[in-house]
Amino acid sequence: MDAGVSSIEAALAAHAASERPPIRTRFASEEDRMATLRLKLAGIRFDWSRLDIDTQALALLGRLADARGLAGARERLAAGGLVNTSEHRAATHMAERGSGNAALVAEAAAGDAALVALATQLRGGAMRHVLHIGIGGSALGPALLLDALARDGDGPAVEVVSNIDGEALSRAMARCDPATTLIVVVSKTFTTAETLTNAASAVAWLEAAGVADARARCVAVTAAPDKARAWGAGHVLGFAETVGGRYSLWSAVGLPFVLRAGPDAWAALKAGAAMMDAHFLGSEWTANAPVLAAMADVWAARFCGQATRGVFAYDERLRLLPAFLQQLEMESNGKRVTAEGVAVDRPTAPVTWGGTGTDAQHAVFQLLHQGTVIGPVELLAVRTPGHALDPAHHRQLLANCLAQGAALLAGRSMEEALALAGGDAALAAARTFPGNRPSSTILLDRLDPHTLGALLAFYEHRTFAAAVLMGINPFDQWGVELGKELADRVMDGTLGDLDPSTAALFEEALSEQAGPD
Ligand SMILES: O=P(O)(O)OC[C@H]1O[C@](O)(CO)[C@@H](O)[C@@H]1O
Repeated sequence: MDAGVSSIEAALAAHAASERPPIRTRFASEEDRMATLRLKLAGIRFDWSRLDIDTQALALLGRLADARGLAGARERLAAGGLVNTSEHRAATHMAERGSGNAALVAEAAAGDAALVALATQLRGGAMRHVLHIGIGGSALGPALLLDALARDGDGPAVEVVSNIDGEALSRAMARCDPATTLIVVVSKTFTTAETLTNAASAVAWLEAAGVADARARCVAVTAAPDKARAWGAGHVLGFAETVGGRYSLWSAVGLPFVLRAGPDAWAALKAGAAMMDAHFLGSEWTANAPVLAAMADVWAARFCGQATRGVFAYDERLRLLPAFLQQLEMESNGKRVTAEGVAVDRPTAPVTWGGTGTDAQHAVFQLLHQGTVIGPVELLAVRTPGHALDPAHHRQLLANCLAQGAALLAGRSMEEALALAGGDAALAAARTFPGNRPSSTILLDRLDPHTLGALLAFYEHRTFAAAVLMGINPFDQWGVELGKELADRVMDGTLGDLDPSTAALFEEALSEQAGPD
């Protein structure tokens, strides 16, 4: 490792281990804290001031960004240079929304024109339902877009099916009429077992309902068009091999969203993302939202040893965001070797988890306030509601969002708890809150395609910047391979020297003799 990097990392580790004043007191002791740790852009307010980060850590992280070559990495990403070293390729999701390398942008725009033309034609046709079949990045992004922005769309209703469990497809098919259902098979590789199995069953369902040449009714979205054609898809929309699965919602993978919400919403989504791209590419570290967030993430996980990151959306429309972020962050940065293949000597990505507020307050927030696992909590809210019910709903929702961050920070002292507990020391101990627990807040002016596009691009760049700060490659995912290989072996019963537990479970669950006792 570069000597500069290791000495900066050592300084960060020493600072993290030092006695640091409580977060709350830093509002007074750090004159510029509010100005430094709050930003507003693209209709989004970011507030990192309640995080356990200070000016000294930020200065060191800025030096780390320089020593790790973040500026060059950022340029390489935008230019379509080599950023995915283990797979020897670029990562061109930014081109899909018109940012970066002009030749790549032109190529992506041609693909987008084909997508919009097909979507426009289909929106005017007879199909009333869409079965979107895909998994991982071929499902999570589109599902989030549809749920957040297009529940009342004027196009066909979309069911997103990902799980190999036939229960998922059966339930979705039960909500569709085969006579008016379009199947969209989304798979970058067009080899994913879950997707191909689900697609075959969906085709069989159309055939059973009397649809002649059912595959001709299917649209395939893929970076492997030859495979999709060989499968028999009636329409094939392609996208570049260099668009990673979890970064692919901007490509033709977004088709079902365009079908449901229309081309204008799609264009606005991309414009919002492009605005965030320009901000990421053009801003100094100290005013760069994705970079500041990445610095805070790396500080918490890598130097303060905080192994979790909670994300709570105080908006029902964003309920699928934590699942989307789990893939984006953990599949990208859950790595144990550097981009050069050397074992890392400090933690990489924390466990991303989360849910919706206020539900989560009544389920998991106990641990956040009084448990022994401490990690940053990100609270998201939208200033304007998406419903027309009594404004009291939204006021309570926002108040809860703000109050949780305040409670995590303030805590409740033993003295206060003793007074509340009438002097009962044991009860007072149970009612004491240590406080000083870190949280950040992201407040959207409104939830529309433009703002969500900017927010999702923010998360992508944040993940990328964190990877660069840690010296890892965020664009591969070799960790998913072994399980897939072994699943094939277990399917075939060729267990070989697998462990005795697997062998016993195979006999009980999958062998010919297996069945209810
Ligand atoms: O789009 P595909 O090729 O079917 O892959 C689906 C998902 O599977 C993964 O490769 C992991 O198994 C993800 O990275 C990807 O988003």
